[in-house]
Amino acid sequence: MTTTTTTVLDASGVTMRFGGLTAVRDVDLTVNAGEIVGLIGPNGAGKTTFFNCLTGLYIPTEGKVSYKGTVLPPKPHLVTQAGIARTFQNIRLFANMTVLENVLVGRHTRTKEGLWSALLRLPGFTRAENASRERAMELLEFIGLAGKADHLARNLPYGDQRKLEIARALASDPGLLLLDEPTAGMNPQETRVTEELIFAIRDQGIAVLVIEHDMRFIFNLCDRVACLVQGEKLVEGTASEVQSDERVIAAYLGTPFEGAPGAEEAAEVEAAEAATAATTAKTGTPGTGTPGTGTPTGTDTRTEEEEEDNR
Ligand SMILES: Nc1ncnc2c1ncn2[C@@H]1O[C@H](COP(=O)(O)OP(=O)(O)OP(=O)(O)O)[C@@H](O)[C@H]1O
Repeated sequence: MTTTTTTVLDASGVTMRFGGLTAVRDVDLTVNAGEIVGLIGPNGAGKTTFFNCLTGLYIPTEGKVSYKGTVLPPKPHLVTQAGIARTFQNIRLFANMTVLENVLVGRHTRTKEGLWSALLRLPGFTRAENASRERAMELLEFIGLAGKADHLARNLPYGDQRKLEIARALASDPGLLLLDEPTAGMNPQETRVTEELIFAIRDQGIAVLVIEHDMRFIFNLCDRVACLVQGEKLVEGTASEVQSDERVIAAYLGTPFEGAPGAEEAAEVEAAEAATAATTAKTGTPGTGTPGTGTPTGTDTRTEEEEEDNR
């Protein structure tokens, strides 16, 4: 049996420069039908800038972005109309509108009725409005917010606001959904719910490209993962290939270069850990660390910044 792969998104040679800063450099990325693809990388790696290039918010300095074989016009509303929807890193809901109204806003690219039709409430407009409401309620049902359709968005708990953003994005009937840090600020339970939701979205035939810092979430979820570092695609592969790639580990944890502040101490800690491991192997009891290093065995030597990156 032969299986054919349909490429939904094809970004090739995408470069984005801001003055002297190259935020994204010559990045190629494809997303195929039925796939969930992850985009990871340390803070400032260029992930959001790349998303902005895909969705017409930025016009890439170089490169080309195609959706289902057609080059996309660099205008956000035309990209949405073509079939790509997105959410943002920071929640962007209409706080004083209801949950249902927020989803209806996301629906507008799929309604053709014009201003006069709306003002005069012509039959075509009423029909379109009813169909939109029906679709919006279906989406709220799917996302688990139907019972809160008339709540104001600002009164929703944080996890529900994130879900609502996704429902609003889905309202444009996309073929590809781009999610920018969908679990940021979520507790583990909310993160699991989001994971299930993304699987369900994929099962509805929508391809997904997701940026996230939570590695467990990404590696559980994605068929393929690409890692950006300083604007360049460093590695791309399956979850297990990427998570064991030394370059990715180094990009996240950082490798001290010779002579760097703290490099000497790090080497001493490494030696102490190796000595402890050797003692444990011989005697079966852990060692007590190397005297004179001032670093007890097992002390976490990561800086706060590195810990933040890991999260
Ligand atoms: N509009 C802009 N003008 C100038 N520089 C920008 C602009 N947008 C982003 N940058 C710079 O481009 C680089 C990449 O930023 P970007 O936000 O894309 O990274 P990121 O990988 O999404 O980071 P994070 O994980 O922290 O969200 C950073 O150095 C950032 O300061």
